[in-house]
This record gives sequence, structure tokens and C-alpha cells, in this order.
Amino acid sequence: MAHLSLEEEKQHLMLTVDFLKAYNTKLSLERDNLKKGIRSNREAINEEVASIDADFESGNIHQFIQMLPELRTTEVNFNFIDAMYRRTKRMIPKPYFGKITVDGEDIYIGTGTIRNKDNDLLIYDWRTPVASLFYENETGALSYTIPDGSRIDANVAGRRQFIVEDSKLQKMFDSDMYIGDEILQNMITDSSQSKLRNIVSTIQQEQNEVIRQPLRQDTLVYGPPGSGKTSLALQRIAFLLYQHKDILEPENILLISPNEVFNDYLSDVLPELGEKHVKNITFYRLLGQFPYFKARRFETVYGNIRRLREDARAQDIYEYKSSLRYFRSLHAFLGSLADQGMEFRGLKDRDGIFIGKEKLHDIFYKELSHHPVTKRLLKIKERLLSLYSARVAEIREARFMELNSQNKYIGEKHQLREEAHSYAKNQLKQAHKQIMLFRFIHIEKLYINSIEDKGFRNRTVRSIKENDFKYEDIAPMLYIYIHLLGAHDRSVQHVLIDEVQDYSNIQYYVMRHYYRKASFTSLGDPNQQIHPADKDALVAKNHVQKHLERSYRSTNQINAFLNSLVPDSIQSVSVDGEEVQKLHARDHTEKIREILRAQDRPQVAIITPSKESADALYSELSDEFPQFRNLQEKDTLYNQSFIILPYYLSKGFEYNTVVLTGTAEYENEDHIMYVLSSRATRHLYIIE
Ligand SMILES: Nc1ncnc2c1ncn2[C@@H]1O[C@H](COP(=O)(O)OP(=O)(O)OP(=O)(O)O)[C@@H](O)[C@H]1O
Repeated sequence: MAHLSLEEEKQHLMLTVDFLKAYNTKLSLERDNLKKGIRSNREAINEEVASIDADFESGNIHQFIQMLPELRTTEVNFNFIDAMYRRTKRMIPKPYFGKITVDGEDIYIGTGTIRNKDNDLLIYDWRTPVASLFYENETGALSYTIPDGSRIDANVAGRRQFIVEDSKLQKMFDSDMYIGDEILQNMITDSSQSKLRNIVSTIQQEQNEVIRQPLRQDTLVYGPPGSGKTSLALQRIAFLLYQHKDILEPENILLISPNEVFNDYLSDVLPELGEKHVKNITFYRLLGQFPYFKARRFETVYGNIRRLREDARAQDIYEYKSSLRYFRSLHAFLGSLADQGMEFRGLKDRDGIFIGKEKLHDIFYKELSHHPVTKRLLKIKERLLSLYSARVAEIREARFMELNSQNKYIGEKHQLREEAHSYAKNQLKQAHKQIMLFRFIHIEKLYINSIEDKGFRNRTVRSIKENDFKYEDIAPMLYIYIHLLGAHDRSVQHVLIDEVQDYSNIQYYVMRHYYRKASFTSLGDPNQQIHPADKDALVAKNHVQKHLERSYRSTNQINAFLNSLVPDSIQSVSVDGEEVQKLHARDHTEKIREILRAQDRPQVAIITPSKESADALYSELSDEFPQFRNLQEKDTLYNQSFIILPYYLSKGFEYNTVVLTGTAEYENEDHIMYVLSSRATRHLYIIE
């Protein structure tokens, strides 16, 4: 390697920055010119369009059509220049963060690829295959994978990391060993942000392996709190979009997380994605994709946690419906429907019965029995639609005759026909809707019949009658729908599930089944379950399993405390801080005030055992500490520096200072204490 001294590296950085600035200025001019061109083209077209009517014969329309491809090319060109402009602008303050010397060549690594005038690579995007070597734990003879899957040998002579701020080189480190290095320590000690950070310059080898798994590989990643799972999910999105730019657009990627906060984060955390957004939903929101279930009231996951905590007796039915045992029997039940047991709902129109359930049953089991179940149901829908059209015609004719035979003048014939037509459609509106939504299949009944246990079945019947669907009912009902109708979303090619331990097997397979064209990266931690009821471990067939060991979030002291709750769960790669403070306070509000007054704290989360206690605390504290916000279930923006929240909303986030109140509530539930305590990066107060 050209062993550059600090001065030489400073010089190299300066030249790079100068190049980026000049390049950026040039792009800015080009961009402005293209913009002007597009604007004047558009104006010309608008004028053409305005004059088309008057001048149609003169051939203007042809001129207008001829201009379209030109406009399109200019716009594509503009988008390209604009993206480059943004990239160079973004990279000026920090063009690169690392360098490796591969087979004698220096490779600088940053968050985007930059070429010089001769088309040589000045900076390599961190997602390029060769940049993977930067994240290895060693130097020497190594290899990296290229997109076709083959491996390339390379000799890495050195690795250098840079701290660059405002285009200036502050420090550099040479390190063969990557773990526990100074840059990582710097990153960990800087806990000034409450948002997720871009960890690109310090991705660790075990993390790099997850990020760079092949697109089509299903992967299950388990790791303790703070091991970077959420960060990895985001970096993996950036990686996949880069590596598969020809086939993947952001809308082909879906992130399923406990709350929909990531769209607020994504553009900040991953500026290299630019303006693009990936889809982000919750399991609950999946229901919205199935209009069949509209008008049914389903409990939310938080409502479910609250209810089951208050009423432990209701946990048995939750456990049953979320169990593998029930899932297997549901599967067998669905398999038997080809021969018996299908349930239909008769459809009505305004005058009475549109079609009875017995008739539907006959069509399904007699006339169409040679077809597979899904095909039978689709065919029934077709038939019902023809029946609908015929009925509309019948009613329309009758109505027309009726209108036409009236003595007084009520309109021209065609008007009477129109009126008769809309009358007929209106008569059958409800039936039409039911057909379109497949409501002639009685999913509720099927669901009830799939429950073998009589007691559970009766309880389910009672709550369904009251339109009171529980959270644990969502997955089986969706599963039945998806299974019977083969429903799926083809557009999604990769799904990332965060906090995967929160889902039962049946929920997981609903997601797998619905996004059946997609491969999955599922990340979680079996030790971080806060749901009051138990469930079976996830069965993830054909998944590569990765285990992360190290944790980067909390101080060594907090991590030691976490290890006392769940033995040997965390390898701390962190910094020292103060001891975890356990306080016994009669008046905990006063204690909290003291804690909040004591120091200048960048962020504080006060975690309470219930919504009621959060509300009460909020009203007590808000006079003196108006900066606090009382977090609500429906809030999607968690980027608040001072919040009060009930424990079940705290998953996945981190705060400099965490105050746990009312912890007696989870006295024998170390795993809840584990999740809550691991939200703290620096200071943890436990008020018993
Ligand atoms: N390689 C890394 N370099 C620097 N910081 C890192 C690295 N990996 C993770 N971190 C930091 O550690 C903290 C925890 O990361 P993250 O929230 O992604 O962990 P997690 O595994 O999802 O945690 P949890 O299970 O508690 O939700 C974040 O502040 C993140 O920026």
C-alpha cells in the first residue's frame, strides 16, 4: 500500500473534496439548464394542447406527439444528473470513511460511488462487492462474493478508518482487527441522537454477513438487545436495492415492524436511498389488504396485551389459537374442505334471497367437485356475477315496463331505461358487493369449526356474535382466506420482519403465504417477549440462521445488569458508565423530578406499567417539564427526546436516560425488565 502519512491523507481528502465541489457545481449548472429546457418544452406542449381543437386539421397534433419522446429523454437525463448532484452534495462533508488496500490498490469507501473525469473510481460505495473486505475481521488473503455468487480471492494489505467532519480529516486509525476499535467506541460514546444512526462506517463482521446474504435466501437472525438488528434491517435494504438495482425498486421491499415509524427514519438513516421509500406496515395493518374483513372489529396488539395482563384467565385461548398444535389442525381442516365442511353464506338482495347457502353448497360439492378448492370458489364467483347480471336485466325490464305504462309523462324512453337500470343495480347493490368480496364464503363459521376444543369454540362464537374479534383471531382468519383463495401480493420481493419473536407461527406463515414471491429476513430475540401469554418457538424451515452476540447500545454496567436478568445473553462491546440505580421511593414522582433536574439530559424515557400510570405521571410532571410528551399507541413518530410511555410501547427504541417506574408490576418477569432496561444507553434508574 502506498503508506500515506496523516498529512498525505489530509491532502488526498482535500483533493477529493475539491473534486466533489467542482463536480457538484458543474452538475448544478447542467441540472438548471435541463430544468429550464423541460419547463420550456412543457410550456410549448401546453400551448400545442391548447390550440389542438382549433388547429386539429393543420397537423399540430403530430408535432405534439413528436415532442413527447424528446421530453421523456430530457427528463430521464435530468433525473440522472439530479441524483448525481444530490449524491455529490451529500458526500462533500464526508466523502469516505475507510480505505482498504486490495492487491496493491487503495480503495476508499463511502456512501456512494464517485468516478473522476477519466471514469476511474475515486470512491467505492460500501455496497460494492469489494468493499465487503473492509468489514472483515482480518487482513491478508481474503475473498469476497460477486453478484453471480462466485468468490474472488484478494490480498488485503491494510485497513484504515477515518473520522471526517465538515470535509476535514480529524483522525485516522490503522486496524487489522476490527472489533472493539476506536471508531466503534467513538460511535458508541456519542449517544446524542435518539434516532437510529447509520452504522455504515462501523458495521461488524457478523453484521456484514447478515446484510450481504443473497436476495433469495431466507434468513433468521437472533441477537440480544442492542446487537443492531433494526440497524441491520435498514442497511440490508440499502444493500439489496444497490445490488439488485435492475430488478428491485423500493416498493418491492416491505418492512414489517411493531410500529410504522421507519418511514420517518429511513431517509435520514440511509441518505444513499435518496427520496425513495420502502413500504412499512404492521401485522395489524395487513388486515387492511383484505376488504372481506372490513366492518369487523379486531383488537389491536396493545389492547390484547393489556387485556391479557388484566385477565390472566383469557390467556389460555390466546395460547391455544397461537399454538403450533392449532395451526397444524387448522391446516388439516382446510385440507379436508375439498370433500366436506365448506361453509357458505347465503346472499340477499332487497327483495329477498339472491342465492341460498344450500345452493352454493351444491355447486361447490356436486357441480364443481372435480376442480381444486380455490378454482371452485373463483368459478362460483363468476357464476354469481352472471346471475347478478341476469337479475339486473330482469328487474330493469320489469321496472321499465312499470314506468313506461304510467299514464303521465315522466320522461323519454331512454331516460326511463336509465332510471330502470339504476333502480335494478341499487336493488342488488348489497349482493354485488358481497360477491366481489367473496363474502359468500363463511370464513367466521369455518374458523369456528376449525377450533376443536369445545370450550374455546363456544367462547369464540360468543365474541364473534358481538363483533368483538380478538387479536389472536386475526391470523387464523387471514390464513383461511389466503389459503382458500390463494390470495397473495406478488409485488413484494423481499420482506424484513423486525421483532420476529412477537409473532406466532401462524402469524409468520400468514406473512410468508401472502408474500409468497418474497424471500424473508427476519430478525428478533426470543428473550424479548413482553406478551403475557406463552407461545411456541418459531419454526423457520429452510432459513439460514445467524446469531449475533455483541451489543453496542448500553454501557458495560447496564449490559451486566441485563446479563443478571437473562444470564450470558449479551457480550458487551461498549464503554463504562455509572452503575444502574435502584431506588425505593414512596413518592416516585418526586424522585423522578430529582432525576430530571439533576443533570443536563439529552433524552429521557419514563416507562410506566400502564397507560393510566403514564397519563397520571404526565399530568403531574408537565408543569415543571413541559418538554415531555405522553406517547400514544397510534403515534407513529417516536423521535421525541422526552417521552412518557407504557412499557408495551417501548420496544425497539433507545434513550440516553431511562427511568422505570412501578417495576413491582413485573417482579417475577425478568424478561420484561430485560426489554425495558435495555432501552437505556447510558443511565438507568429503576424505581421500585
Ligand atoms: N456496527 C455498529 N456500529 C455502531 N453502532 C452500532 C452498530 N451496531 C449497532 N449499533 C448501535 O447499537 C444500537 C442498537 O442498535 P439496534 O437498535 O439496531 O439494535 P437491536 O438489535 O435492534 O436492538 P433491540 O433488540 O433492543 O431492538 C444503536 O444505537 C445502533 O446505532
